[in-house]
Amino acid sequence: MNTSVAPSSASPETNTSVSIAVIYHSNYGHTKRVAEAVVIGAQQQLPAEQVKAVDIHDVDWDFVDQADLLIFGSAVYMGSAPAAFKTFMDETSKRWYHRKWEGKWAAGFANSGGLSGDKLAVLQQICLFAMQHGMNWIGMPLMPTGHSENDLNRLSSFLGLMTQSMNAPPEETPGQGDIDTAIWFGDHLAKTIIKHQPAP
Ligand SMILES: Cc1cc2nc3c(=O)[nH]c(=O)nc-3n(C[C@H](O)[C@H](O)[C@H](O)COP(=O)(O)O)c2cc1C
Repeated sequence: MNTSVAPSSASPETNTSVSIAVIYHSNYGHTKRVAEAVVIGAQQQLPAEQVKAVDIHDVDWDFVDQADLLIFGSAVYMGSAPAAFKTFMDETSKRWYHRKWEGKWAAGFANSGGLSGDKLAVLQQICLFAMQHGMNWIGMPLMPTGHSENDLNRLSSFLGLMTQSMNAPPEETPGQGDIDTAIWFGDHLAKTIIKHQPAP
């Protein structure tokens, strides 16, 4: 099964300086693949250099601090974000105290092995983190097209993006429907912040 993420042929025509950081945690590569799909979706609306995937183990803080939208993604470990993701959250404490991210846009995604797998708990954890920072949350408005592997939003998640991976390499799983949903989500988030950017 080939579920590789194909680059979009669409070239962004929007003349805007807004930028997006997709900050993810992934030990085994599945959540990373979802993050890359979200980036591809956002790059359908914005020049490539304005959208970056950021590994939480190697954070480009300058890029993150200037970005208009922070999209946080994590795997699920025993019903919550892994300790490394929580370490990243704690590392933002000075930014939280000084309200450095207040007014930025935020969104989230969670990947795990179970169909539910308690991904909602991680999305809620990420959303609450963004609310603590005073950010503005953007959800996932896409109605499910169905519940098979190739459907969009097949897990019926609305707080953010949910994807599910099997015990197989990240090139094979999550399946095509989840990857297409991640591309859709990135595209939607970019369109949303472009639409709502302040007048010059
Ligand atoms: C310690 C541990 C705990 C996990 N807990 C859950 C869980 O609560 N729910 C679930 O659906 N999957 C759980 N999983 C499966 C991971 O979420 C899944 O393997 C995911 O794809 C890992 O993402 P990554 O490949 O980006 O690291 C767990 C995996 C590990 C190693």
